[in-house]
Amino acid sequence: MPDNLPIIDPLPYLPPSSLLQHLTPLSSSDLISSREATAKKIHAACRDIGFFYLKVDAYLTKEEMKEVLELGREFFHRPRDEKESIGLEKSDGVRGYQKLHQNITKGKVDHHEGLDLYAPSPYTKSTQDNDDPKLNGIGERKFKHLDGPNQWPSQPESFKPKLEQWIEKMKVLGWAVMHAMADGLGMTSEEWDELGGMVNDSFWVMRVIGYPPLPNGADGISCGEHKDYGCLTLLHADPIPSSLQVLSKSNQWINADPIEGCIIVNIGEMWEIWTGGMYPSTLHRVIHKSPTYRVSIPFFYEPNFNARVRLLGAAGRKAKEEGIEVEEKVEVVYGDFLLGKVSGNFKY
Ligand SMILES: O=C(O)CCC(=O)C(=O)O
Ligand SMILES: [Fe+2]
Repeated sequence: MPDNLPIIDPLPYLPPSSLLQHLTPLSSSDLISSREATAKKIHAACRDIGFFYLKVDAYLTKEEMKEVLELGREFFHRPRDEKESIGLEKSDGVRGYQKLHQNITKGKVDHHEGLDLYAPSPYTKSTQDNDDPKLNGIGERKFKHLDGPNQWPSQPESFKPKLEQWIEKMKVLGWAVMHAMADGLGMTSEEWDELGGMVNDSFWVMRVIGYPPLPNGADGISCGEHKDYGCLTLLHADPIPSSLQVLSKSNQWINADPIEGCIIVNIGEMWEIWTGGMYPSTLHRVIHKSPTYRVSIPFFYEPNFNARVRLLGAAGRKAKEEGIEVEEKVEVVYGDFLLGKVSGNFKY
């Protein structure tokens, strides 16, 4: 694995109307060749590393990128009671605020606080944000996992509208990256329709995470090593070096430091199944030692809740073409897989 992660420009896959500046539309042959270049680069990055930078400066302004992180920081600096009034256990056990040390990775507590927001309930789509919770007798919790309302902070006031805008933008970006990946695998348009049909109602998750510096003497991990569960993670984080680290194929932890005008993308376990392991879901972790408070906002662009994920024909063909051995893994329904994961994540 190279020491630096590639930078990929998704521009030819983004809807022209979503771009900051009106660009002269490309002729269809230029569009095809620029898509080919992006798709080729994305295939190599997914195959070799599983992590890359996505250049987003034609799509997101510097101000909006800064603003969402600042809103996160303001929220984490609100009084503790206010934050705890929207604790996870007040909803479905997964949506809401989690205090320091409430998150667990592989059985170990993490050193961060966070706010988790999900796509609307997959069971009762009508669930409104900040509904009056109705009791249904699941212990302390009011809803079964994933069936509750999101709990948005009331302060800062612009938190909800700005982060909702962010979610919409990340969904467009997620779709564009999926399309480029489909082309990178050499999919026919029917195959892309099928793959697109598995993510077009993405059961997305957005986490706003706050990392206080690690205290002296802590065993040194802010977020333990893990693979992400789903499809694509679109990570936006404070520009603090040496915090996010990625495990290379040669077993070295390398820094994935933020680059201005870019977000960091990594692939989750569903892509490992779709490609029989040709696209690895890479282990990563956070060790945040610098004295500032670090904020990160991973947006998880996930498959639809009911998507049945199994080896894609195009991935099998591509692997054969490149002499890569793939292993057909057991089919999973994304929502079931996710439920299995979230149940062990928190300590109430
Ligand atoms: O905060 C970060 O940089 C990464 C967080 C992360 O890996 C995750 O939430 O899955
Ligand atoms: Fe992660």
